[in-house]
Amino acid sequence: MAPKIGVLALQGAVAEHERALRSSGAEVRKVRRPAELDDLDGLVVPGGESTAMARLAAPVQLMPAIRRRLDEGMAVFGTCAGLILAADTVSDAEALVGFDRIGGLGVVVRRNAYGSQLHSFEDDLEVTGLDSPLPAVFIRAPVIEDVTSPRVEVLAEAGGRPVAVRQGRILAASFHPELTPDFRLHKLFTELSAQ
Ligand SMILES: NC(=O)CC[C@H](N)C(=O)O
Repeated sequence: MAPKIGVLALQGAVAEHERALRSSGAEVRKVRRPAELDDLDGLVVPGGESTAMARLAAPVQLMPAIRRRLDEGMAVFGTCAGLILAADTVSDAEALVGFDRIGGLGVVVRRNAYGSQLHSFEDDLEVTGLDSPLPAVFIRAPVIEDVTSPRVEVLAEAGGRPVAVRQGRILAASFHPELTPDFRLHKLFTELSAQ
């Protein structure tokens, strides 16, 4: 049976993820409230603006609900802003203070840390588990400054920094895998969700 995968649809790149997941064989739905998480095998937390998503999620307590479902075995794929929401620690968290995030991924991230000249850039990444380089688009991407859990596996690096990681049922990338026509990371996540 096709795994059921949600896309957090508060803000950000939602339709592109839906398309990538559908073409990977998943049954896909948008998620805006906790009850919509109930029977999901996986959830994509898209790129966009982490502060806006955390604020929009607060009135219905969606972030703690996602964390509960993660603890129950739902897989989570955080991309860019979604990585910021999944990280255990955000080193420049001022704009997020007072707002729940998901957490659970043992990394330290810094928002917008690739610097103004490198606001947005593209790279071809060697990714563990993929047999040829993956094109990756970085847009005001967070930097993974540190890995704090031995359970975190670094799947890809750019410029000597991790840019794709996995810890158990959490997959995360600092780039936007939905913006290139190569959907192999979505396929990997669809397979992880089905396990
Ligand atoms: N493309 C993105 O998701 C950018 C992330 C954004 N800079 C943030 O802090 O949330």
